[in-house]
Order: sequence, then structure tokens, then C-alpha cells
Amino acid sequence: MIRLAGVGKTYADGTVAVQELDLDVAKGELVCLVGPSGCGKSTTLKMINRLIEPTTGTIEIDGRDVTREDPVELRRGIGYVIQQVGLFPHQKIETNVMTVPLLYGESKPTARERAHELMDLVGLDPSTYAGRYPHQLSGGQRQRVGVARALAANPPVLLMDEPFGAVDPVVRVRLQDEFLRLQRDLGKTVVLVTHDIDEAVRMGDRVAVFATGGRLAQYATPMELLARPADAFVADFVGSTRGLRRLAVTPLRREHLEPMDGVNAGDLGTAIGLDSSLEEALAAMLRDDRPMVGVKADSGAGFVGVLTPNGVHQALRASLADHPH
Ligand SMILES: Nc1ncnc2c1ncn2[C@@H]1O[C@H](COP(=O)(O)OP(=O)(O)OP(=O)(O)O)[C@@H](O)[C@H]1O
Repeated sequence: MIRLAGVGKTYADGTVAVQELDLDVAKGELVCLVGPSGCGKSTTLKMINRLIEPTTGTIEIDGRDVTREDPVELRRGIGYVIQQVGLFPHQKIETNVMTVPLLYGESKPTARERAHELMDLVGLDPSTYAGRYPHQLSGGQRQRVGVARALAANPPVLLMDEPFGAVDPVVRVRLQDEFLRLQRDLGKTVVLVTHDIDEAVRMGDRVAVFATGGRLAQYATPMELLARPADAFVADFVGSTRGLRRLAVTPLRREHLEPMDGVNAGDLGTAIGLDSSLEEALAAMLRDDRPMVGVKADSGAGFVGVLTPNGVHQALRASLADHPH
């Protein structure tokens, strides 16, 4: 869907922001670009929608060279979400979101209807928020408006630059979850820039780790990245606690459960679902202060087994085996 080949950017003052970058993003995939400050993440993103022109290489979207597209046309097919949402301060939220449909020649009533739909989609009740002004919203709510506006033209591609950067950590996680849920239905092709490795491994189908000087150090699934960092730079960047992070991206597996034989269901704490991560499983054991947690296929059903810390260990090891060198 998006293909960067040999892409480089050297700014006029000689700063090499990105060098020889090859990166492909499949249709419907969410890719996170992560790395320390100044490593060329935003520059890369802005080259995709031609806010910045590359010095070398080619960028294709759906097989079409973006440098040959009219930039205005190009950007219609690409939603762009930035940290400073860039809402018009003197216009109501509704009007802010309506801007894009109006731009496409929709009538006012249709544009308004579409704006309300989009507000609903991002969890802002139009009956409460349509008439408010940007300063009357929280940072998280403003961010949602930014996402709604970026989705207004129903673009197949979304570029997001630190979209959840301006909010506190709790709201941040909530926005991440909301966006992931939305993305499950929308299936956009998304490139998301973040400096936060936790955000990258939570959100990304694949994660591109950039090193200073715009070098792509590793491009892999979150699990691979955490289990097998490509070099010392990536290992350092994902941190010495990467084993803990792996818990969050490793699903529990039926084969690592132990049978219920001899376990009294009444002795178990709150059950977890078969679709839980190992992190959720361990969290449940710690919360309920039990040495095991009961697992159910769905909340109404009976137990399929119990997971113990030993099972967690087995599951982690098995996930490593899935990702050989
Ligand atoms: N217009 C410009 N002229 C010269 N150098 C620039 C320009 N814009 C960015 N740079 C430099 O290019 C490098 C990459 O910048 P970029 O904004 O892409 O990094 P980033 O990884 O997104 O950083 P951050 O996480 O801090 O936003 C930096 O060294 C930056 O100082």
C-alpha cells in the first residue's frame, strides 16, 4: 500500500534527517515509527503526504509515485492527525469537523450529519459537544476531534504524528484503546509516529525503530522486536524491562493452561478470557492474590483451565520459539 524505497532527506543546512529508508506498509496495517528525538520520524511522515519533499528515493501509495501526484489531491486521500490538533478556536466543534465535507462540496445539512456521525464514532456525543468551542474541551476530547476531522474524507491512509502526546498517561491509554477499537472496524492503513516504545508495541502491527541520523534500526512485529532486538541500539531503546513488555504483547494459549482437576472454582479469583494477554493474566493473579487464574472461553461459559506462573513462563518461551533468528 505504502512503499518507501531508498528515501533520504537532507535539509538545506546539510542535516541528514533520513537516510536510505526502505519501508513498506501493507493495506490495513498500523505501523508505528518510534525512536529518540530528532531521528527523522516526523520528516518521514511528512514526506508521505508531501509536506516535505524527499531528496532521494521514491514513495508510492497503491503503486502510484506520490511525487507525481498533485499535492492537494494526494492529501485528500490521506488523513493527517497531529499533536497540536489545529482546530479553529472561534468555531464550534461541529463546524470544525464539517470543514472537510464542505470542502468536498457536500451541502451544509449533509456535512453536519456527517460531522455528527464522526463525533459519535470517536466517542463525543454530538448533543453535548457539537455546540462547544475547542477551549471548552479537555485535551483528550480535542484529540478525538482531531481524529474525527482526519476521518471526515474517509481516506484510506491515516498519518498520525504523536496523536496522543498532549494528554496525561491515563487518558493516553484510553485514547489508544479507543483508536485500536475504531481501527478494527475501519481497517485504515496507518503510520503513527511516537517516541514512546510502550505506545508503539501496544498499537503497532509492526514497529519501525529509528536510530539517530534517520537510520532504520529494525522493522518487526512488537513481539519480535522485544524478543530479538536487532542490535545494541534497539536493545537499549526497548529497555532492560522488555521482558515485562513482552507480557503485554503475548496472548495466552490454551496449551499452557492446566486442567481444572482438583481445583475448586470457588478458590479462584475473577476469571479472565482466553483472549487475554499474559500481562492481564499476571495482573489478575496479583490483584486477587492467588497463585493461578481461571480462564474462560467467554464470560458465560465454564472454565477451560487455569493458568499458573509456570504456564506464563512456558507461553513466553513458546512465543520466542515462534520468532527464530
Ligand atoms: N526544516 C529543517 N531544517 C533543518 N533541519 C531540520 C528541519 N526539520 C527538521 N530538521 C532536523 O532533522 C532531524 C529529524 O527531525 P524530525 O523532526 O524528523 O525528527 P523526529 O524524529 O520527528 O523528532 P521528535 O521526536 O523530536 O519530533 C533533526 O535533527 C531536526 O533538527
